[in-house]
Amino acid sequence: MRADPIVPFTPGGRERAAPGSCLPPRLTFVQDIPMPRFAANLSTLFTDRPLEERFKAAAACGFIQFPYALLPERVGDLVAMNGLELAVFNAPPGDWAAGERGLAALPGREEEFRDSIELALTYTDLTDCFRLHVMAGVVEDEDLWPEALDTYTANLAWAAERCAEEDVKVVIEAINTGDMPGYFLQRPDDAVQVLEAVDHDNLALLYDLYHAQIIQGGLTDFIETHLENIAHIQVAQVPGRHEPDQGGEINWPYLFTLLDAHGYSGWIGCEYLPRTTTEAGLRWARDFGLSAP
Ligand SMILES: O=C(O)C(=O)[C@H](O)CO
Ligand SMILES: [Mg+2]
Repeated sequence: MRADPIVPFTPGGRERAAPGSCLPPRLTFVQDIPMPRFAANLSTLFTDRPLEERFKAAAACGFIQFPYALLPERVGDLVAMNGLELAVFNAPPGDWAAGERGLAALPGREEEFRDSIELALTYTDLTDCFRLHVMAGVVEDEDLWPEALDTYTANLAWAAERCAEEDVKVVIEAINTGDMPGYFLQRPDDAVQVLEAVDHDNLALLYDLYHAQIIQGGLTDFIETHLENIAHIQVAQVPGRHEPDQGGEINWPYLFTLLDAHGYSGWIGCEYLPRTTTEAGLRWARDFGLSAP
């Protein structure tokens, strides 16, 4: 990763936590495992700039939700020009303005779902991105859930297979229904069941600690039980979905050290809503030895 001075999340040079400083007693500290790698979500951070300019602002932090406002070639150029690595983005979610939040669990939309994956793959190809979040969709009527579940698992099986051909891992994320009413995949434990039902090694979890804390809790147990199936992590403090700092109920030093101690080597996506400006809010990063401005 490059060490651009304006880059807030450069992991180089950070101090290791003292052995045992905030580790749970049952863990052994291992010196050689990498510290978490942080990635910036360009849909929630640097939003005072147009999308194209956020790439530069976040250089070397790569993470973006929906790049579809730009052509795939342009996204590829912006990623390359700014020396970024794109950690993950979402497949097209359907008609977002009309309230849609993904297509995968929507019966009757299978053809559109497959087209959306093909479109997403043109972006992953031109940006060298290897993870794609496939959103389930909103299914308000509980009577429709059995059919939605069948559709969801069949669509995910197809997507996992198709994306495997392009070396792109499909991830699914449980999202709390306070933030996204009616969202079909609500609890991390449900996501694990879906993973087991689909049973494809190209399907993994995106574990969003903000949603998980709100809807299920038990962050430590979940991480310790399911880390091998977690391909991406996202963070924001509860309540408020703000910076992962000390202003809320999640203990970040503990969790980051826990992930580190278990050898998590994936990205941690900073998907939060800055309390003021992105730059001012990056003070939290200094607490983790990162070069925040
Ligand atoms: O809402 C979230 O937490 C997400 O990560 C989705 O990808 C986009 O809304
Ligand atoms: Mg998320």
